[in-house]
Amino acid sequence: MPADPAPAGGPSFGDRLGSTFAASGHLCVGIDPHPYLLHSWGLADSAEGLREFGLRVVDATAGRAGIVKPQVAFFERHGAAGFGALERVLGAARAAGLLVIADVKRGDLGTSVEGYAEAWLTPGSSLESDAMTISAYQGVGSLEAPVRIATHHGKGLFVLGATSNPESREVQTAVIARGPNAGRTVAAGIVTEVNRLNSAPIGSFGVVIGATVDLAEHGILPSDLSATPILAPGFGHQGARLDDLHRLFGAASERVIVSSSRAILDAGPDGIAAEVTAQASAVREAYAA
Ligand SMILES: O=c1ccn([C@@H]2O[C@H](COP(=O)(O)O)[C@@H](O)[C@H]2O)c(=O)[nH]1
Repeated sequence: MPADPAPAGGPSFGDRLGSTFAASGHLCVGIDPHPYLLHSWGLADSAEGLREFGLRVVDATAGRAGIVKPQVAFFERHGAAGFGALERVLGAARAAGLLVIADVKRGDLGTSVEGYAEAWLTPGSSLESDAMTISAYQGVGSLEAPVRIATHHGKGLFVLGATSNPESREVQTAVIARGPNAGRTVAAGIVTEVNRLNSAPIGSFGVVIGATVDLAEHGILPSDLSATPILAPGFGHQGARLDDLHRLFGAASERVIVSSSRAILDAGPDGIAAEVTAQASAVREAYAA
């Protein structure tokens, strides 16, 4: 599955991500409007509440960090009205110059997953984002259309590799029986195939590897991640610590997106801007160490 590294008339997602790292650091603020957070922020659990919550997180992030990751599930709870709220949040985030990763975790066979990629990655779509999370459970080859669409539009994908939730281990450390990655774990097989799509220093096709994950336990080698951006949720609420960044990811730390949601959002509407500033600076210190 070759990936054309040169999108029509603009920088690739990998280039834009590299520029964001340089200008604004590696922190990604999750936009996860859990019902308990809407309540504690004094907002209704409604489409209006979601919109207000998302717009406030965008305001608090702009100028303090460079990346946001809306969790689509919480918007989807409210059906079409929730998607309307999400559209407003996505538009505001992109207008504010933030890189937007839609955490939507889609996946299907080729022709169907193509529709998902068109929805989230086509310029002018109401759901347009800079990148989306996607699942390769139907094979990395099933992602050919999303790879083509992302490349064409200068967008990115983050393929689930080794996720942060402990119950994923059984499936993701299972050993592949056949094909070029026979004998490797499912996670390592996915990660190595995604890495093949990328070229140094940083490609447009990322993987999701939780910051709670032991790469060795998953059989993932440093060479499997030589040019791949890594979306790493699990910092903060799920227990991963910034102090462990380099131990966890080694040389690949340079391409890690440090993602945190509840640990920032718990600061509430009056405290979130200060919390984003504090977290962004803690992430910068971790990189300087
Ligand atoms: O492996 C994964 C993949 C995605 N997530 C998502 O990231 C955030 C984490 O939220 P926290 O509040 O910082 O724990 C959430 O949207 C998850 O669905 C993940 O945690 N792990």
